[in-house]
Amino acid sequence: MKIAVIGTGYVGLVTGVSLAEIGHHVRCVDVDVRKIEQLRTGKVTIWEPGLEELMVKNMAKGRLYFTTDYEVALEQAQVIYIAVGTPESEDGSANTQFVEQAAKQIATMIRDDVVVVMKSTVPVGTNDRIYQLLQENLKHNVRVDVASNPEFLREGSAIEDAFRGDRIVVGANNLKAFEMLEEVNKPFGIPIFKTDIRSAEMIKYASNAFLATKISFINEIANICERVGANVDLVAQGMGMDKRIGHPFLKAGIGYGGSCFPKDTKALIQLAGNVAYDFKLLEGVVKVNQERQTILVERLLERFHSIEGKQITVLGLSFKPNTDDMREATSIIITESLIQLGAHVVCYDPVAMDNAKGILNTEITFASNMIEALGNSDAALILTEWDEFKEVDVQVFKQMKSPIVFDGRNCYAPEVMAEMQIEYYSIGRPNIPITIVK
Ligand SMILES: NC(=O)c1ccc[n+]([C@@H]2O[C@H](COP(=O)([O-])OP(=O)(O)OC[C@H]3O[C@@H](n4cnc5c(N)ncnc54)[C@H](O)[C@@H]3O)[C@@H](O)[C@H]2O)c1
Ligand SMILES: O=c1ccn([C@@H]2O[C@H](COP(=O)(O)OP(=O)(O)O[C@H]3O[C@H](CO)[C@@H](O)[C@H](O)[C@H]3O)[C@@H](O)[C@H]2O)c(=O)[nH]1
Repeated sequence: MKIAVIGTGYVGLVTGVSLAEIGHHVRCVDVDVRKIEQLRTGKVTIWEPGLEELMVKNMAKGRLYFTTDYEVALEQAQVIYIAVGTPESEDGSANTQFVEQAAKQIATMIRDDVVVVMKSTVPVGTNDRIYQLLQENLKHNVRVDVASNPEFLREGSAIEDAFRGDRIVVGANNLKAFEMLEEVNKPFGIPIFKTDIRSAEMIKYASNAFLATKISFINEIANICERVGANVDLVAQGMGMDKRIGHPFLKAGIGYGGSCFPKDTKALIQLAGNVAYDFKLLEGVVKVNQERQTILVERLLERFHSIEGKQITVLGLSFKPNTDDMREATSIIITESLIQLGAHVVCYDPVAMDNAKGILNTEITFASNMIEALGNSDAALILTEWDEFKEVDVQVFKQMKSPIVFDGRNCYAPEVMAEMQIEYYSIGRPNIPITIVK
């Protein structure tokens, strides 16, 4: 089938590549000229395991093409995916202006019947509005259907998720749209859940809000564990064995970040508010997460009283491992507080440093590896659970000026750290009762 994808960010690029991989002819369009130029050279613009290989393979087979020209992208397309950003507005609601711009472009250019598929995360009711917008701006006498097809990929495992996702949600209001999307998605072999458009839009927000709720819940449990002497990792393990609860998303830490949970939880609260509903539970989830982001700095201050003039190492900058995405990464808030408190901050991340350099405070020093980052530091903070950190011989911390580690992601066993004489503070687990520096 001939498919156009509008937007080549995380979702658009992965969508385009995976649709080409299952045999479709895909043309991707973006307004960002530099991005398209880079993609055309066979280099991906995001760090995502397995993506570049598949992209290059499908470009070589002539099934995947990148352009900044809408006319070229939409020519003869039978299905058009919209995968542009829907960033947070000042009031917390989702900003749908890019989606609307894309819809107007489509309406003025298409010359054949087409199904427009919304991949972007949009508030309930947006697809109905987009349908109206398309009808109002059509220049030719063609039939346009609209379908909601929210995306559930996780950064860092996007390719795996595209080919082995749990479900594909399709919201539509006519048979043609359902049939077209069944045909497009059939080769994935993933169950398709068919529903109405508004329910499909809501499934996306409700799913993200529920996962965020699990995280804030376990983070609250972690706080109590610390006070009663329990171990949150063991608690989560025991809870997760109950299939009704499940293991995923019960990892306590320094809160959720990224381009989705923070913005989508707030957008759902706003959406509820628009229909005079106060979503108290989700407001609590967001509040818990905000408080979470500063706990390592608070613990650092409890331990040192003042960190002025101290050298603090920050390990991990991206909002989660296996991505270079810095959007809403907790590292932004933490490094800024450390600088404000007068510390000298040395950072290291296996892949996100290039992105981080444009975002974090310019007073920060970037080290080229973990050893360099730790040398001469008074304390280390672990913000992202990269394998490189989890698998390291913890002896590496002994070369610090004082081996004191504040682990926001529970990367190490407290017993091992105790054995190595490393002062160790983690999340929701007993602290190691040794004090290296008085
Ligand atoms: N990032 C994720 O993991 C993820 C997962 C599921 C859903 N989503 C949702 O998918 C949507 C896209 O997210 P993303 O992370 O891929 O965003 P992104 O910011 O990485 O990419 C958006 C792209 O759209 C392009 N663009 C903007 N306006 C355009 C226009 N009028 N025409 C053509 N291109 C245009 C931008 O230049 C950019 O390259 C959002 O609604 C997001 O909430 C994201
Ligand atoms: O048990 C957990 C799981 C995650 N996190 C944090 O939560 C954030 C988000 O992680 P994750 O959900 O793995 O990554 P995303 O790429 O943001 O993916 C989420 O957001 C996407 C955009 O909407 C959805 O498509 C995905 O289904 C949804 O998982 C990160 O900061 C993680 O560190 C935790 O603290 N504890």
